[in-house]
Amino acid sequence: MGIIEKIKEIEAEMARTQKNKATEYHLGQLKAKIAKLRTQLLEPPKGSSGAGEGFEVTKYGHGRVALIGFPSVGKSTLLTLLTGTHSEAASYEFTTLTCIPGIIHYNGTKIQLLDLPGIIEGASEGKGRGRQVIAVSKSSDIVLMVLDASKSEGHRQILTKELEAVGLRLNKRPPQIYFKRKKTGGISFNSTGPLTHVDEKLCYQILHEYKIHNAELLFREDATVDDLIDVIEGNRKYMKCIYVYNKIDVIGIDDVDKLARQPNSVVISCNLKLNLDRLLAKMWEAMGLVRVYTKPQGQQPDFSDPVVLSADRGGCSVEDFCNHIHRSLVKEVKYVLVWGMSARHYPQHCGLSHVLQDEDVVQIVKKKEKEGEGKGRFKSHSNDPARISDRVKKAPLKN
Ligand SMILES: Nc1nc2c(ncn2[C@@H]2O[C@H](COP(=O)(O)OP(=O)(O)OP(=O)(O)O)[C@@H](O)[C@H]2O)c(=O)[nH]1
Ligand SMILES: [K+]
Ligand SMILES: [Mg+2]
Repeated sequence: MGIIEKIKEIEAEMARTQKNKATEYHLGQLKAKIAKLRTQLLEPPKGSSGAGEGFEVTKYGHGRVALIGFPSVGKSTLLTLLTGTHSEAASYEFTTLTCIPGIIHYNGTKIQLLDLPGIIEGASEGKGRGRQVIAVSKSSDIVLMVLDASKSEGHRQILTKELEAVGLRLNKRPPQIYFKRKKTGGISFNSTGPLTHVDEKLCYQILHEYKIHNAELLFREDATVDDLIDVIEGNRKYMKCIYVYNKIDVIGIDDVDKLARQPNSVVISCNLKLNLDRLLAKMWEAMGLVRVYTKPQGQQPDFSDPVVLSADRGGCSVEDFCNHIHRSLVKEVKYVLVWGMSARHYPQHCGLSHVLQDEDVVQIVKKKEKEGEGKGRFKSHSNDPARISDRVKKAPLKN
């Protein structure tokens, strides 16, 4: 029996099983069995890259956004509108057969937008080009789930299920469960508060299913079995997703209003070029990019060419900023001067651990430059980087 058949069989068994206290342990075990099979399903066949032919697109720019959706919802029309790169659009399904990249220029940054073939129910099990499409979406920073506003709301649930089946978690944060495998000592089970979804026995059974007999497990929130399985599997990808309802030109204003009020949603019309600005603004916000302008000593900052950082990819500290410019720069830095949202006063002296915010201006003061630059400008105690970072840590945060 193939993996997919095995999954189907267990799903059928779960559907047959009544949900109650007595079956809780058994259902938990079945969930873990499915999770293990799905992970097997994700392992690329030996000798392949996993992404699939025609889908390998080189990463470009400061971030990557994937367009995911059913066929003919308007993904290609949207790519063409936002990037100027032409992607064939037509009224028949599966017009797009490969991955087509375009670039959005926004707020001085470049964001790679990927048009993809439509996916359908069963995509996670390989229907259509589902596996390749999902592999590409996993490689992106956020997902735009494009939906046809005139079609069933069920499409959003179906797609979410397909993406969840391959380990993507949309608009969720990782469960607050500490889990560490050990060599010996059995299983230590703890929680910081009451647990209403799982108990010790259930967790033991799940761990047993994974043949884990020595581990430390600490629940820091009232998590579920699914959360525990996610933590044990350890291969989940937590991503922001914006639900983009296209074709609002063909539905009534009341329905538009309802869709627009849902969380993480934007309503647009490609045909009428309606609300595309709002979509871009939402996308920008979800990406959480941090632009940092470098200011050479005695000169104006270079506003045309920011260093672009991201908390999700690499971090936003002064150290990350330095590493972006040059790998060996960190060793030469004495401290930096910061202007902008992250600074309490202008300029603020900051150490490597200081976290920068969007549109901050940074001037690097190198160790060997200290004589010329610092002379007479700062009181002697302010010049000591250890003391500076100490004061930053202790200081109360101001708006
Ligand atoms: N009414 C209306 N039609 C639209 C809108 N945007 C796109 N369409 C039409 O929807 C059809 C499908 O558009 P595509 O861009 O090819 O859709 P797709 O999602 O890329 O489709 P596949 O590549 O086949 O998955 C085309 O006939 C478009 O003209 C819109 O805002 N309103
Ligand atoms: K189409
Ligand atoms: Mg298309």
